[in-house]
Amino acid sequence: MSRAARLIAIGRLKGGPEAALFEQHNARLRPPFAVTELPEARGSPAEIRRREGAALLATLPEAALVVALDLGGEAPTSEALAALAARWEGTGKPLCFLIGGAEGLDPAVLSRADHRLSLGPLTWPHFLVRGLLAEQWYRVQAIRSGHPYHRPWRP
Ligand SMILES: C[S@@+](CC[C@H](N)C(=O)[O-])C[C@H]1O[C@@H](n2cnc3c(N)ncnc32)[C@H](O)[C@@H]1O
Repeated sequence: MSRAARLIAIGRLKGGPEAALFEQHNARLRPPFAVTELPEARGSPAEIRRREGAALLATLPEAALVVALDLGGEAPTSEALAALAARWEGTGKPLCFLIGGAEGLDPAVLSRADHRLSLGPLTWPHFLVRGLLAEQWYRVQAIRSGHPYHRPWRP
């Protein structure tokens, strides 16, 4: 994986265990995620989603391959995610992961997404999702390079 994937997320992660979890895994990525944080919006839940959604879409580079982290998306195995990663990389487009805020992602963002990625049916706090995604992306890199970090054995 040559070019850094971008992680564009709502909210400023100022420290604490969620930041430490993300940093621990992001530092192991080759290359690490290039992170862009966008401020949380104000208003009604629908206004928040719309404003944050507009900001997320405005931050995307041209021709981005957009992967929205979304509970309603596809929940692949780690091996299947590694295969998707190879496919995404093969497009040559800048890969951008989007993580919503407490109110979730606006429908406009989900419509723009090339892929909706679920980390399972449980709802996770958005700051924790950053660390979960960074760990999973490291696992994907380990699978693709044959590194023993990933132990695929299952009963
Ligand atoms: C607290 S959740 C938002 C909950 C909102 N009710 C929804 O359904 O999207 C904040 C963000 O974290 C991410 N997220 C939370 N749980 C997730 C999961 N299981 N899979 C993928 N992304 C998740 C999504 O990007 C979501 O927009």
